[in-house]
Amino acid sequence: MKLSDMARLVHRSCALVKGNFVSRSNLLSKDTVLFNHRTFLTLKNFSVSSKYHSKCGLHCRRNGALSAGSINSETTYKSKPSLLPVVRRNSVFAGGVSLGPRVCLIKAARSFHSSRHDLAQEVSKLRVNGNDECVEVTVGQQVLRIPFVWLRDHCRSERYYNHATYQKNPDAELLERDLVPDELSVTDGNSGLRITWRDGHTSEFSAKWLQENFFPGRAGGVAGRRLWNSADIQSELPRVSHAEHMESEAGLRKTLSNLITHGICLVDGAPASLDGTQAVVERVCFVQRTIFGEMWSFSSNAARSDTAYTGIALGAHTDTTYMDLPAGIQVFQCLEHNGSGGKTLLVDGFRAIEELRQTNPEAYDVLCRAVVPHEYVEDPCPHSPGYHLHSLGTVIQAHPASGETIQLRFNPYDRAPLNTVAPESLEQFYRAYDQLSRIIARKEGELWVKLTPGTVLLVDNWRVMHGRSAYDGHRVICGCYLPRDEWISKARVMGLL
Ligand SMILES: C[N+](C)(C)CCCC[C@H](N)C(=O)O
Ligand SMILES: O=C(O)CCC(=O)C(=O)O
Repeated sequence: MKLSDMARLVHRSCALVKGNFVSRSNLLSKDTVLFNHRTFLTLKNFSVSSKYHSKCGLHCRRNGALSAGSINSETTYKSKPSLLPVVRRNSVFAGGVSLGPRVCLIKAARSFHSSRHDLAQEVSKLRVNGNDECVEVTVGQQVLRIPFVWLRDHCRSERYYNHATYQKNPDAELLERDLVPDELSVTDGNSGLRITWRDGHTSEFSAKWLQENFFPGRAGGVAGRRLWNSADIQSELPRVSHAEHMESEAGLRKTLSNLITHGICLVDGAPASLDGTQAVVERVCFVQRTIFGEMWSFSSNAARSDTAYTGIALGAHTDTTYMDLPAGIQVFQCLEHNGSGGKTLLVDGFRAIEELRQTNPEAYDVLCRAVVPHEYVEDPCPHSPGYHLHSLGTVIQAHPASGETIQLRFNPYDRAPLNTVAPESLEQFYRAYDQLSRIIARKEGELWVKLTPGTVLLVDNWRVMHGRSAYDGHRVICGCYLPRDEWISKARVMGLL
């Protein structure tokens, strides 16, 4: 069946079914019923002859037999107009229905055919479950079971939300309210949901908004990420010209997209200076001040209490792991080098995490849970008032709802005494850390670049690790950190996340 035929059919289809399940008898007493996954199983158990589909389905009487198929927008349902169900007319058609206890409303979405909206963003079905606690909204392929308390808490009407400031007007009585809707309906050509509550208040939500904001929501950037080994990226490094980056929105967008997709971006043709580097990064956001100041430069002069200020090689790591919120982006430009070595190493930490998750899920879990302290200790000296920073964080941070990787905190140089893992779990922790370290150290993951004056390198310090080979000669690297919240905010404002 074509979508337009399906639309006519669906337009006329609905049913009110009592009880949590559509029982065999009341199912058979209906001419037509739209049903959910559980009902489908019921059907199957009753071995109704039908075209079985594991998703939401349409079920109709057909020459005395029952048939079933998906009403999913992608499905081409093989049926003929003559097989259209005889639709049972009842109050549901009027647009809304009063819900009593243990009454299950199953209402068809209308006008599949007339939609100019993206089908994937339509509320294609609404269903209220038996215990009256949640509404089931199907958006494209996704079924969201949204508790009424959440919907009421997220009501965007003027009463509960200030659209001028984008802030909530908190509802202190939320839990005292009768959180059962009187009426539910689909609005605006299936793109939204309207709830009229028992106290008369009305809330409206667009399907798109529900999809983006209800559990698990979006961790952000995940869809656009491309995990890499060096071979995937070395022939065509993510880059943008200084002129594009500085002068056009499109250029800046490209810089940020590269950071979201690959976790790195080179800006070519920049002035080989601290100020020139600052101008590049300030297109993105303000510089993050840390114990190293705002814009900094370093060489092998042992000015600070860190191996970075030597010519020694450094394995892949992320920076500022000793801060509760590690720096968001690491920026480097090589201003001078008249010696050998000193190549920059880059490793995609999210690719390493993904590899660990797949090959050793137990180790992955351990590193998501075990809190690993990091620290930066520096005695007072002419360059420093003295510092002792100390942080508690996990090596891997995953999104609490979706499980998507959000952050890698990995710096074996800056680990503080491990007093956060119980003695009996130590062996398991060390094994897991070792597994990840070995994946990170694999040659195929290592991207080596020799930075030269005029190229600014931006690295997502929550994802991509950096390091360097040992060097000699005079080498000056300048750069800064950019705060995580602000660069991500810029990407959101530009519509990239
Ligand atoms: C970049 N800059 C040379 C200023 C500081 C380097 C600090 C390196 C330190 N181990 C850390 O992880 O933060
Ligand atoms: O010297 C370099 O190229 C990198 C130094 C480094 O790893 C750091 O500053 O964290």
